[in-house]
Amino acid sequence: MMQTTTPTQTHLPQVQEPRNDGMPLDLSWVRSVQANTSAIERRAVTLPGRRSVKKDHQAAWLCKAISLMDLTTLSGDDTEGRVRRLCAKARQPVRADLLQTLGMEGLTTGAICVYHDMVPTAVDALRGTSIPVAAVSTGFPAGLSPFHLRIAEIGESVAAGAEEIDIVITRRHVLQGNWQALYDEMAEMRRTCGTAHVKAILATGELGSLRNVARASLVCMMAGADFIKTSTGKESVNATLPVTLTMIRAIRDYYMRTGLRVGYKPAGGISKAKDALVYLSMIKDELGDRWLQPDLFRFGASSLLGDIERQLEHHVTGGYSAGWRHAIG
Ligand SMILES: O=C[C@H](O)COP(=O)(O)O
Repeated sequence: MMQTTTPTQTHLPQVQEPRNDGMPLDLSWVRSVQANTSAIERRAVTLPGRRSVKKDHQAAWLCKAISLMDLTTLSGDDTEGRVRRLCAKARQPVRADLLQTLGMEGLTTGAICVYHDMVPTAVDALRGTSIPVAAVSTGFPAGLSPFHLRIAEIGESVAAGAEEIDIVITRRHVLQGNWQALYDEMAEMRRTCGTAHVKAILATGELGSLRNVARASLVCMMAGADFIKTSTGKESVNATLPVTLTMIRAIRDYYMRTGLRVGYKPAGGISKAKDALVYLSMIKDELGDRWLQPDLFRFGASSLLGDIERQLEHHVTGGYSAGWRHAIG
């Protein structure tokens, strides 16, 4: 159960974390991984009722959620103007007077997430801040362009200033149980990222079973993923609580066996403040406070910030504002 302590916000990990450099593919470990779907689904159903934070504590956790957010725009009609507005929102995600009342001046989002061709615009708009730019590369969202082009796209995103790269895996490798191919693809992408951190998007809604989700999570971590991420936001089913339980338990198992912490990013369809609190509570329960830092947890969300801002305004003023007053995020 989430404690009612006030979380802190920082872009820096509280301890220096060794990066996950991965390990050789251990096929016997991968094939031994199972997922008890009915038990996971039963547990997931109970989670929303377990949230206990109220009032000031709830406001503090919502500010925490903002600090852990990859504020995202991934639309075919993205323009430089839209990306610049989003970056302004990342710099100041909530109205200044509200932040002042909450004692949260200086709060920013965890990152901005854009398509490759918007990286230079976002880097320019975020100059002078410590907010990193994340690029979705590798033929997002299907990830089916020729492999050398996907690798080249990573290189270009890094050269343009992206500090984080969200790659998409080839779902076919998972559906066919071709773990070696998935490992090799992921390892090559990680190498190409260099010092940029890599988030592996599993597109869980297309993987067929929670067992596949668990095995794919493990293989990506073995190949050096810094984060595993649920979805592109473009699948018909995106982030869910059962998928989250499955992936964060894979992260825990990997940590127990290797001592290496891998981050988690639920993405797609998370648009309500109350849902964000459920995710944070789950991470606290299953992985502990260390995973509630921006180097180990992010929400991928294009519309969550607007609802959080409304809830914070209600907390401070006692009234809800109209949705149009929070048009971005
Ligand atoms: O990676 C982030 C997702 O694309 C965002 O999805 P969303 O638009 O459903 O929030």
